[in-house]
Amino acid sequence: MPEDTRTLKIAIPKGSLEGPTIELLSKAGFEIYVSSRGLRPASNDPELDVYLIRAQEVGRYIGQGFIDCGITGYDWAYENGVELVDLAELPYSRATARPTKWVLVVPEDSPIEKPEDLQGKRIATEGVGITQRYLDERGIKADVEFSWGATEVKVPDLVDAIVDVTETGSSIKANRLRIVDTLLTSFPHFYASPAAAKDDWKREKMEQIALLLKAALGARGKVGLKMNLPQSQLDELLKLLPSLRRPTIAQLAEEGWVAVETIIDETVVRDIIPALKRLGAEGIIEYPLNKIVP
Ligand SMILES: Nc1ncnc2c1ncn2[C@@H]1O[C@H](COP(=O)(O)OP(=O)(O)OP(=O)(O)O)[C@@H](O)[C@H]1O
Ligand SMILES: O=P(O)(O)OC[C@H]1O[C@H](OP(=O)(O)OP(=O)(O)O)[C@H](O)[C@@H]1O
Ligand SMILES: [Mg+2]
Repeated sequence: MPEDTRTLKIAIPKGSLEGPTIELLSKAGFEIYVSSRGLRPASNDPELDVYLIRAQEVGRYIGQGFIDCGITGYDWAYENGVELVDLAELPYSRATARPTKWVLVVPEDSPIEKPEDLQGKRIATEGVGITQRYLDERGIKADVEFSWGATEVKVPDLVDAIVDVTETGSSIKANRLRIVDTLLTSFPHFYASPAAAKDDWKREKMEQIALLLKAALGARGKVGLKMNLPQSQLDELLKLLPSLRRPTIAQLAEEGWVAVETIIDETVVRDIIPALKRLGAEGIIEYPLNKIVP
């Protein structure tokens, strides 16, 4: 009889990070199939038991050991204040590769210029813990109230300032707001519960996932480039190719020609391909990459 398959309970953040997280897992080799209302998605890995949980709550359930591991923002892990094992920082966001920032924000024409001006004022935020700790560290006494979202609309009529998340900055601009200070920057992390990290099978499985997630992020924005080139032009080519990654050079069966293969940033391809043509390169192939394992 086959042995029972062991499973790892893994949480994926429902909300802002859901789409980019599922895309990243797919690049890492784990397909997650989310149905319209289902919160227990299937996957192509029978060893995974997947839960869709709000980003704010992922840390709590991992910390309590009900879930073995999961992805959520550093911000919410910090807000929850629970003990988690940090397996990897994953530098992606909702719309960009920039970190999310928690910022203290006021209307453009507000008299509040520095954090100390908040003394005795009212602040609304989804991150009450993040805000309270920030004020405590500076000895500022202000009234911090929990906001369920759409926080930008509350200044200046309902509160004096807000602490909110910003990524691209477009919400701040659209609402004519001004940043006074940054409290925290945050990327998603892959976290484990201390109990799961002590289980050999789970630990190994989670480390495998962490490696593949990092490899998928490492390949982001990079492509492979391959071509044939007259050997006499090799020195010129090496000057042209970004020096970060050394190209592989192989002798072709045809005398006087070499094959060159390298990995470069996708953004430089459009400048480099015409230059390669001018050097006499032939059979130039550009191909996408799923993973780069350092
Ligand atoms: N532009 C963004 N807006 C909000 N959160 C973002 C953004 N980019 C990344 N995040 C990250 O997504 C995670 C979840 O964000 P948040 O707590 O705002 O919940 P949400 O999924 O956006 O749901 P809601 O619609 O209720 O706000 C956080 O860790 C946050 O840092
Ligand atoms: O800097 P930006 O790229 O504009 O992103 C910031 C916006 O995204 C978040 O809102 P969300 O969509 O999560 O809705 P919410 O306000 O209800 O939390 C956040 O609260 C800001 O409103
Ligand atoms: Mg949000």
